[in-house]
Amino acid sequence: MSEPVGNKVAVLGAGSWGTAFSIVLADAGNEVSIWARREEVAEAINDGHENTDYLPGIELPHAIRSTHDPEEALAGADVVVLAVPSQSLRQNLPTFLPHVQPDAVFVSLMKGVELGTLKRMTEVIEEVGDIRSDRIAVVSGPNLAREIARREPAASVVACADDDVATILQKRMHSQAFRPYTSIDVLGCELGGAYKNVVALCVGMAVGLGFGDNTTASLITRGLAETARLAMRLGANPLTLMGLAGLGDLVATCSSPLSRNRTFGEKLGQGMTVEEIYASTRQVAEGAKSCSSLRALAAKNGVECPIVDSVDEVVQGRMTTSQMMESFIARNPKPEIE
Ligand SMILES: NC(=O)c1ccc[n+]([C@@H]2O[C@H](COP(=O)([O-])OP(=O)(O)OC[C@H]3O[C@@H](n4cnc5c(N)ncnc54)[C@H](O)[C@@H]3O)[C@@H](O)[C@H]2O)c1
Ligand SMILES: O=P(O)(O)OC[C@H](O)CO
Repeated sequence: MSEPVGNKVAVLGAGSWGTAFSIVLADAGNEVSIWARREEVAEAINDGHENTDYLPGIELPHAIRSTHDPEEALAGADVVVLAVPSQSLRQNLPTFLPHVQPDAVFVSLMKGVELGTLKRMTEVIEEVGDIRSDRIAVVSGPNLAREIARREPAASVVACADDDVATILQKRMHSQAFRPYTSIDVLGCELGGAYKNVVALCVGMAVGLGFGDNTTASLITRGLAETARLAMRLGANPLTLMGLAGLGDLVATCSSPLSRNRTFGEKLGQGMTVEEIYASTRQVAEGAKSCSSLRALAAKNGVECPIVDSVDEVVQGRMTTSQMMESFIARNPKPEIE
């Protein structure tokens, strides 16, 4: 990526994070065009400067415009930010790709692993778009959308195989409240982001069952060990997992009532079924799908992942949340560090 000639960013997906991240981009001096799947969301953003469905009560900067037309959103944009649910990325890309500028750089905000293919989101973009990996970045960190939209200070990681591209993107998204660090460990950042959602589901289940801080801290810590085990087997830098896209995001998501994944788990712990929870919200809890893909990825690579295995069993309705907690304690004793 050469130094940008324009300053337009297209954000594809007008959910909570696509909209909150648009505020960061606008504050950092970019002109932002958000593609919204539903026309009424685009109209609310243009007419009232508010995403009434996903970020009610937050006034959006006037540098943010929205459209239902992908061609209009992408026209003139040298940075293309993808913020749709992970499992819908593959089906959405063919609608977007014909309108992307030839030299544009892609940024994935998504935190999931595709069911079936077991691919990370940057891998799906690379494959479907036939795009070189050094033009695809990921942004991941402890970034709960509503807090970012309120401009509460937070840090994150922008990772790309090409360090120069990561540095250019870092400048494009560094605002008064948002501090991005660069990295070349795309794999570590993406796995950290996808895995913490499953751990947050598990922590939520424990909270829903009425357990306290010893339980949640134990799950967070063993969840991090599990994440690092799989990520390192696949080639990630272990220090990435100790950083913002690993531990940082894990702590934020597992601790916050704003987290959709933790809330989903909490409802399971309180006795709701998966179907009842899906019917009660429009927002995505990525971990409820990625528990299956991460489980398969771990099995394929011979990595032991009891938390992901058990969360998947609960989500599939083959184990209760109480049985899951009992099974963790009953596992064969072993050293903490192997
Ligand atoms: N919300 C956060 O705090 C946050 C922070 C960091 C990363 N993320 C990640 O960002 C991604 C997007 O999450 P979000 O929080 O914006 O989700 P969301 O549930 O708030 O919004 C999802 C958006 O995608 C649209 N959508 C739903 N199904 C679709 C489909 N089949 N095709 C196209 N669009 C569809 C919805 O209309 C909505 O605009 C997820 O991978 C999530 O893990 C979210
Ligand atoms: O609301 P969640 O659980 O999707 O988590 C949001 C972000 O990923 C936190 O960094």
